[in-house]
Amino acid sequence: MGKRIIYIVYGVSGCGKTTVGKELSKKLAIPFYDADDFHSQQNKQKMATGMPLDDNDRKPWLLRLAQEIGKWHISTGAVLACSALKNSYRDLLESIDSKYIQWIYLQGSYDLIAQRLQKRQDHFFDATLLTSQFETLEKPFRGIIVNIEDIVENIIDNIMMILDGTKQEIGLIGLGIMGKSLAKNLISKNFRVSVYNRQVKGKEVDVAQNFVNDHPNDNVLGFDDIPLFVYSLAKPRVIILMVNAGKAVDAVIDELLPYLNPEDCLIDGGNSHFKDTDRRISKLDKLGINFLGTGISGGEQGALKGPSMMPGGSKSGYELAGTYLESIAAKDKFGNSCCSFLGLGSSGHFVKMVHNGIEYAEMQLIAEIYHLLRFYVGKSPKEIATIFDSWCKQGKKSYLLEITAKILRTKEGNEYLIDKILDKAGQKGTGSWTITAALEEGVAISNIFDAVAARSLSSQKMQRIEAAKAYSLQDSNVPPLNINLDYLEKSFEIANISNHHIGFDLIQKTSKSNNWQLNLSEIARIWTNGCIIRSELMEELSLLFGKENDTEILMFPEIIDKVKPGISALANIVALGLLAQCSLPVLSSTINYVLTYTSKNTSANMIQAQRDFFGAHTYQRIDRPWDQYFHTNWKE
Ligand SMILES: NC(=O)C1=CN([C@@H]2O[C@H](COP(=O)(O)OP(=O)(O)OC[C@H]3O[C@@H](n4cnc5c(N)ncnc54)[C@H](OP(=O)(O)O)[C@@H]3O)[C@@H](O)[C@H]2O)C=CC1
Ligand SMILES: O=C(CO)[C@H](O)[C@H](O)COP(=O)(O)O
Repeated sequence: MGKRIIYIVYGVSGCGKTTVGKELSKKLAIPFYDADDFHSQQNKQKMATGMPLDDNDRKPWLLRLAQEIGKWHISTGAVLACSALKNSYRDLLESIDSKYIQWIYLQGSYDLIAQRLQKRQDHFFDATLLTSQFETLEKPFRGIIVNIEDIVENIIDNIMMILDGTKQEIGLIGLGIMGKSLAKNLISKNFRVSVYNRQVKGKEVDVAQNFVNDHPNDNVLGFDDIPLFVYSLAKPRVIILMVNAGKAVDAVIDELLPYLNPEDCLIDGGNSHFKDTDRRISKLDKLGINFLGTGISGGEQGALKGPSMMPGGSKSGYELAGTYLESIAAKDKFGNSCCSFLGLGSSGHFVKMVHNGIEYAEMQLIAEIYHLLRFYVGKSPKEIATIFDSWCKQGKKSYLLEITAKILRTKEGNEYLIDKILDKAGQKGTGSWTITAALEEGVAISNIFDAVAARSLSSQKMQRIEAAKAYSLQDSNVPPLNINLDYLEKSFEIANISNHHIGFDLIQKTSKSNNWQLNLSEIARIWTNGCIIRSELMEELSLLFGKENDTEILMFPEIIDKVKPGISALANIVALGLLAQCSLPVLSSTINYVLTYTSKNTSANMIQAQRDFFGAHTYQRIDRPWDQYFHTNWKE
């Protein structure tokens, strides 16, 4: 069961605690209690005779109220009207975590209250006690202070307005790996945060409350109840969804909708498919609710210390929520946030999807180079780690290369941990979505395709064991390869450049098709820190795109200078590796891509001839204008 807020309306007798408290409880849809109803009979009689209560009379009464507050806190929440004139009384009432108590002091002058008391009928309190009440009243007042000179309706409006200002600034749903880290990150930036996690009986119980218990000194409230979670947030509300992509996102949105208002802003921070994001935007747009499809990269640690964030969708939503996102994101080397509004529609999630496509290909590239060095060249994991570290020092630093070196040095006892890990790679879909999107856009996505295919083939472990037996290629007596490590380093560099070239090409072309007007330099910049594909290359790309947004990466003169001298080195490595029966999906894909991309004349004339032969699809001619099409009556 989650914990609820207790609103204590306090002040001297006659200030309007009961009236205001009752109205407030109606507004908040929670029960109202009058502290006077919890007095013992003895106390009531004493007051009725005009005798003031002393602290001995009050203590058991306050302790009883404290007990009730504890119960209301874990059930319905409550509004309590109670004089609570002294700080010691207030301390006694704070029997629960003080961040769950909202004190509301009703402030009025002696004359005003005396006037009101004189008009009162059938109340056991004697107006002559007012003086003693004012003498007892202690400062400092806790919580919010509200002037009572106005009519009750306006007092309530005023309280609601102030409460909104003191409510939590941002909500987060889903305290899984990413959600927990993002919530901690928000708290560390001193934002007032509400967190929600569903209860799954016997499995996921009190997740939000446990999170709050782990942060006793922070301004965070925990909920397992959607209406109360939403209610805890200041309007217009900003809510981050960190739940699994797919049905869970729709389910959470549907649960939230009855409690949201126009102008509220939902941020989907998961790896949602961009087409789902488009669908959600159009659904929420009709209700005036802002939606930001926001790619977040950096894994658990990134989310905690500063991820790269790729928001897209509602511009007015970003105006509301951007401050929070920019504050928790990583910083680039100039101290600027690695988060900026990318564009309309699903552009944020699209860019994150391509980020992951690039991530897949870079991971596969590094993995296959490791595999070549380890099993075909004969290097130890430690030696390979040293090679990767040296590449990092020579301008090819990337997060994935750095962590691979660390992985290679990790031992379990005397043995390398990498040797214990089964060679079956998982995937959640963003790689294959990138391929589909590229094919729909007509972008040659070969290296990312081969990286995804490598994961798919890897998952067929039993089949591969059978096939290895049938073909026994790796059993043949091949001596260790003598490869040139400088060539290998160059091959890594070219494959990485080509990988980014293809990814950014896909972003650029899709941006044009959707009129997103994406700024490639800014995308590269927010990828320079916090995300999984951060690298020195990314820094360079941000600068290059800054000069020219429309140029393809392989056509920047600075990139040509790097790639051109290394093409034969890449061909050499791929040829040697393949001859030694080592599969090199991304490296081979790269050499084919680069050779085709840089060929003035390709074999495609034959494809056109074949198409025209069997299907009269027509072809263009090199000796005629290219807007003319021809057909030949080929002879079978
Ligand atoms: N892990 C990573 O490195 C990264 C993940 N992402 C993306 O972030 C999103 C979250 O990932 P991650 O934190 O790893 O996932 P987890 O599985 O660790 O957490 C998922 C969260 O969603 C909640 N949830 C699931 N289904 C529902 C539902 N129907 N209603 C309400 N809540 C639900 C879970 O609640 P419960 O605890 O009750 O199950 C849990 O709090 C995914 O889209 C993922 O692809 C993005 C970048 C990096
Ligand atoms: O988005 C990410 C990093 O940027 C996640 O780590 C992603 O979920 C990894 O994808 P997969 O499980 O398919 O390898």
